[in-house]
Amino acid sequence: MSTAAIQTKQLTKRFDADSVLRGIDLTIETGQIVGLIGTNAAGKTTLIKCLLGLLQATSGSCSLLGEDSWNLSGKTKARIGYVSQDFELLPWMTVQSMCDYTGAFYPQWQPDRVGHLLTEWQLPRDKRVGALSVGQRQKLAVILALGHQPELLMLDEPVASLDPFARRQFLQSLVQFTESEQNTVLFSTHITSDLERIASHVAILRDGQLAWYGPLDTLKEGCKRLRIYSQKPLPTHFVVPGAIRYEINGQHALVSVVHMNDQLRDTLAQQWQADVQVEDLNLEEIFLEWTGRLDNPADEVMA
Ligand SMILES: Nc1ncnc2c1ncn2[C@@H]1O[C@H](COP(=O)(O)OP(=O)(O)OP(=O)(O)O)[C@@H](O)[C@H]1O
Repeated sequence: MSTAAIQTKQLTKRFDADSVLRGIDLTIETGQIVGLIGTNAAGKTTLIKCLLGLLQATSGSCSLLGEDSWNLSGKTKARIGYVSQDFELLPWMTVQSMCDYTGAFYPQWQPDRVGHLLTEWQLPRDKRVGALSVGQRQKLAVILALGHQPELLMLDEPVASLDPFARRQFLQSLVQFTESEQNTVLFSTHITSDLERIASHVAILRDGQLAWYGPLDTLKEGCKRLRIYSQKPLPTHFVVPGAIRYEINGQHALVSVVHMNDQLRDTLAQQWQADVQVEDLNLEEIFLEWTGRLDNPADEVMA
């Protein structure tokens, strides 16, 4: 039987009158690597903080590893690793003493693994944390989150300051982390190429709602852009099932859809006496289609 590592039901979070999360239903099974994407202020950090019990949901529920997020026990917290966007480290400590200090809180701390990562990621052990570069501090925060062998890693834009080489190393460490099928990762990022490299699943947040959640492969196989060349003028608005963006201009239209299939292409070709060309999209393009201008509002679409 599969177990949900993360679950939300109708999760809603408001800050005063501002509805940031609006009824999110999300179930992430153990063993998945989930990339969370969305435009700035879409609610990614708020979602992660509600999941960790750092913010209280306004309504609905959320749980991690089977426990209610707002009442996580110490035992469950010890099974979670977290790197926040504004992680705080102790600047006067050296890298090594920061690791030792953090490790003292966890009986299952792995000094050898931490030491190995410090070497691999070229972090100078004797340097004071306050003297590290932003990218070096980010690396250290990730190592500290991995050191106690968590089962669930929650990372809020963990690679924002890493150079391409360090990002590769970091992604590799996430892949190694999930070699054990008991481990799960949720990470938010704006770097869709990273996500494409390692994520098993993608969650797209748009305006505080879950616009998509499902396997990355399903998203890429189903999400296509249709280029429609009609023999007659097209109406300024028409509805295509599963469309996420329309651009209609005279006899020509671009329509991006989530669940492409031959039947849809044939129907459109017949309906508009049109030549319909199907274009593949990479994840960045899918993201832009999804979060870009909508001439026609699309329904939420789930895998
Ligand atoms: N403590 C707070 N009080 C009031 N509003 C808040 C608070 N925290 C977040 N918000 C608002 O919630 C919205 C979502 O913010 P959040 O940080 O979750 O977005 P995000 O998707 O992580 O954005 P980014 O990609 O820019 O990091 C924003 O409009 C933000 O101003």
